Amino acid sequence: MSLPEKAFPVSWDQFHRDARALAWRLSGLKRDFRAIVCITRGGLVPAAIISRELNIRLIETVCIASYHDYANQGEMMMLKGITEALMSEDGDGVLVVDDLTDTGKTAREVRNLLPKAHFACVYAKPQGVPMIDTFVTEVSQDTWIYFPWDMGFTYQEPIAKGHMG
Ligand SMILES: O=P(O)(O)OC[C@H]1O[C@H](OP(=O)(O)OP(=O)(O)O)[C@H](O)[C@@H]1O
Ligand code: HPA
Ligand SMILES: [Mg+2]
Repeated sequence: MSLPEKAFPVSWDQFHRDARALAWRLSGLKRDFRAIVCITRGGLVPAAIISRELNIRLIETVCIASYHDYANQGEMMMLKGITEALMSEDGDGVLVVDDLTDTGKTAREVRNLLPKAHFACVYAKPQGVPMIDTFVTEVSQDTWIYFPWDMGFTYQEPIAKGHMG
């Protein structure tokens, strides 16, 4: 996979606002979700914000990793699945939360387990959009999203010097 051309850095403040915007959208559905299933690790942060906003107290994880180094997707590894109780009724009434969908492969893997669940993520790239029911912001496929938990403060070259982003 070639490296993404554009950078979309997200601060903690912006992520909190965008995750809260996702919660507003979900509240507009007027549904009583019986549980959140968050796709670790990236889904942990929006799941915490959404569970607070929508007062959903039952939180389960599905542990999947596929990007083993920066921007390169490798083999999909499911380290932990979902309890039988939540897989009942094909996951109807379950809210699945992740930070983003990129190729859509992670969401597809979880949809195979919970076909009737509602899938939500904060950010989406076009290839992943068909796998997601509700999201907030779409960025182009050639953009890499930099999350605040992966970042530190560093010097930035001026844009005029050709630095990306
Ligand atoms: O739509 P896809 O192309 O499948 O990519 C999206 C997934 O990739 C990232 O997770 P990652 O596998 O890097 O693990 P992490 O959440 O532990 O960082 C991200 O958090 C999504 O879960
Ligand atoms: O754009 C991204 N940013 C961070 N993690 C990711 N995992 C897949 N795509 C991305
Ligand atoms: Mg993830």
